[in-house]
Amino acid sequence: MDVNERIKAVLAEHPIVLFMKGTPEFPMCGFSSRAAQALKEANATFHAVNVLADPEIRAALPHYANWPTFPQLFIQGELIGGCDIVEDLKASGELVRMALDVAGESHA
Ligand SMILES: N[C@@H](CCC(=O)N[C@@H](CS)C(=O)NCC(=O)O)C(=O)O
Repeated sequence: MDVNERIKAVLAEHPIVLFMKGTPEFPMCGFSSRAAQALKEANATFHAVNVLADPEIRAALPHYANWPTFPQLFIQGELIGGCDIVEDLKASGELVRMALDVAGESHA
């Protein structure tokens, strides 16, 4: 499986994916740490990919997503953005709504 197929497979398998440096438990970059924290605070169930442990994905994802930096958040296979956008979505309440949508829960 080539690297783009591996990226697609991860996105197909997990509705919310954070490509980050390090892990949510041991983030290796402040931006990645902040994005993971915002997702946790939004009660989002997410899959994290440590790009430092996968140099192939680290090199390919910026081209795949047309987004130059990490972290990168994808929901339902679509790029949402990096740390700044994730924090903005958290602050507005939108991230909670998106996580509930993915979980199929009502939030009327
Ligand atoms: N403003 C960006 C900050 C992210 C950023 O600048 N990340 C850097 C440092 S971790 C990066 O990914 N550089 C390219 C690389 O290391 O491959 C965001 O909102 O995510």
